[in-house]
Amino acid sequence: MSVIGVIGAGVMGVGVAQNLAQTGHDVVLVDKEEGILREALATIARNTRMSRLMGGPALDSDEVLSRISTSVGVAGAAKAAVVIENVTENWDVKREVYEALDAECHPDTVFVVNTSAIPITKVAAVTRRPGKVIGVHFMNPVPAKPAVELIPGFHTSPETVQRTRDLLQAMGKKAVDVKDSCGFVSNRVLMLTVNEAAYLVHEGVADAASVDEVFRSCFGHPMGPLETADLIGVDTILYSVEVLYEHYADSKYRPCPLLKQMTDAGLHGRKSGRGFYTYATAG
Ligand SMILES: NC(=O)c1ccc[n+]([C@@H]2O[C@H](COP(=O)([O-])OP(=O)(O)OC[C@H]3O[C@@H](n4cnc5c(N)ncnc54)[C@H](O)[C@@H]3O)[C@@H](O)[C@H]2O)c1
Repeated sequence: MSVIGVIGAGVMGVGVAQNLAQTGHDVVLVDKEEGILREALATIARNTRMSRLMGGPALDSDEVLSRISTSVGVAGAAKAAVVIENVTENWDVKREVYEALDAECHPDTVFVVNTSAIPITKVAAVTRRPGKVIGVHFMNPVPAKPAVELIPGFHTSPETVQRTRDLLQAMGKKAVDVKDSCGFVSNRVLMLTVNEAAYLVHEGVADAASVDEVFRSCFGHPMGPLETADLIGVDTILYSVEVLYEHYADSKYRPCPLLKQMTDAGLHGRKSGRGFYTYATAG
């Protein structure tokens, strides 16, 4: 089986790489710095060792890690048959990565876009292979979540859809078919909720714990919106709301200033050790 390129070794790239490796795929994990890749492998080692304890399958950590190689720079993914991209939710960052991938990879390589909100057709347009670009909105944490949104772009070919379905099935994921629209289904709704929950804290209506308590105790949700923000990444929430705001030019997506301040201050949630809540260790 040929190697799968996973670009971006943050919250999502780590989960996608682990999920692929634990389902028997060889992976090359790519980021822009050696230190990030080292930390990513350490996270995967920790998560695979803890898998059983956290309600997942029993995993052989060494075996999973043996299927993952790493590379600084996208040239490391040049031989991949499929690339799953998970870089920062910022159009300039994504555009640069796709232009580089398009130049490095074989014309038959499929590009899977993992984005919270950016339209797939917009990504495909910066490549010379729009038929081979498709969106898969993975959920976090990737190995634990059974389903994804599958989003063909305007030009995505039926063959690309089928190859992606086959890969998702091999990863143990159910695909929910969704049309290409900024934010898709999940984040048209979720980002509004999280942004409005941040406004409640910003305006002093309730503190974060009380906002989340309403959702957990009154609605029976397993997590409140601000716990969810910390899990996703407060910076990623802000960037996603900004993408929605810019795309729809609709004031209902106006980003909460508190999200901006927290992002500037490095309060990015679990991954930085502090967000709406404080965590003993990052990760
Ligand atoms: N966090 C979530 O819950 C979640 C869920 C679904 C989808 N997404 C989407 O997945 C993508 C990644 O999100 P994340 O939460 O993992 O973000 P993150 O900030 O945790 O990680 C992004 C990674 O991309 C890397 N990166 C940036 N520029 C790069 C480049 N030029 N080359 C290689 N690597 C580069 C960064 O160094 C970082 O490690 C985003 O588009 C996000 O919207 C996130």
